[in-house]
Amino acid sequence: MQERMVSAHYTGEDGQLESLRPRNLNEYIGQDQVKDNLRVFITAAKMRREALDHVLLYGPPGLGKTTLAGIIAHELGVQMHTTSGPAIERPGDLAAILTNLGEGDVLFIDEIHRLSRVVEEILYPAMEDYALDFIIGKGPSARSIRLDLPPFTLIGATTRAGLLSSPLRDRFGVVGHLEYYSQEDLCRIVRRAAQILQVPLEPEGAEEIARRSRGTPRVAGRLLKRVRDFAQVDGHGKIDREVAAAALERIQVDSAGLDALDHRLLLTMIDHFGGGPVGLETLSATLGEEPDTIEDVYEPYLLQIGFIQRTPRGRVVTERACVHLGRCPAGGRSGKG
Ligand SMILES: Nc1ncnc2c1ncn2[C@@H]1O[C@H](COP(=O)(O)OP(=O)(O)OP(=O)(O)O)[C@@H](O)[C@H]1O
Ligand SMILES: [Mg+2]
Repeated sequence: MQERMVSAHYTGEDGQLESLRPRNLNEYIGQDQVKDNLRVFITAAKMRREALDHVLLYGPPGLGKTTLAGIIAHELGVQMHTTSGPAIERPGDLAAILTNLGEGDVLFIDEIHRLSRVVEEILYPAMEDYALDFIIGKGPSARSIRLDLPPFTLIGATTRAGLLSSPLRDRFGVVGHLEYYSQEDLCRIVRRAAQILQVPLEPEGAEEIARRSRGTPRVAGRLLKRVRDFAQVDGHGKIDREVAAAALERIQVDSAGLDALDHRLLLTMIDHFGGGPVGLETLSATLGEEPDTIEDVYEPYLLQIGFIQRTPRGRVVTERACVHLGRCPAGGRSGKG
């Protein structure tokens, strides 16, 4: 798969956006419901001088799960230890991390759906009783010993909550579902980022960037940086609507935030499959992309903005997408939109 300007996934270049990460709940824009609940739970935990209950954050890539985990630790005034599901290979790895935690600390496990079963089993007593259970010896002389851990908060992040085993999911007391951001919130995010980067930005310029950011702060930050380049080289340094629109056309991000790959997917469905329904496997073979890539990378945003729908018989392109692209399936639509 080629690198996409509008990819919600982290790329190396995004490292430079680190300075844009909000540090506390007040700086974190949007996601009001999750934020308001967390504010209460954090305050209550601090009043009781207890560790905050374990938190599961889930939602599409680039919406601010890692950022929010950092903010929770910051608001609690504790240390955050970061790892990820695939990085913890053996139970011993996790035991080492857990025994290093300080009282009340946050352990952040990214991509928690990718923990192996054996590692997960270490986690259950750790989450429930703040304890590690070891089996020593083998056969009839084997015995189990228990090691106490300091109270801590596990924050798990995942883009695929459905892949979490139910015993693991049940052990999270707080579950925060992050949603795609509204145009209004994205505008605020773009304006805040421009301020930090010290880029002159007009309100209409911010709107234009926000509209094409696929509801995703990571994309918004990245588009802002590219538009800034065009504004500096071609324009007068200031980002207004014209400069933003022209720059985004140049990097092939259209008015709905779709790039060339989205166009290819939608046009293939329209031109080759009469708008659908078309099965995932067929689509995958035609486009030469893995089914997983189509499901995880292309589809979520297209579903979100109502450009495609999933039906039991496969995917269909909607009327709305046809209007946007100015293209309809020849001979009428075989699917409903
Ligand atoms: N609510 C927000 N307000 C302002 N900026 C935000 C917000 N949420 C995220 N960002 C910005 O978006 C970028 C991506 O956020 P983050 O890395 O936390 O996403 P993520 O959900 O952890 O993604 P992934 O699933 O890829 O791990 C960060 O650079 C951050 O500055
Ligand atoms: Mg993350």
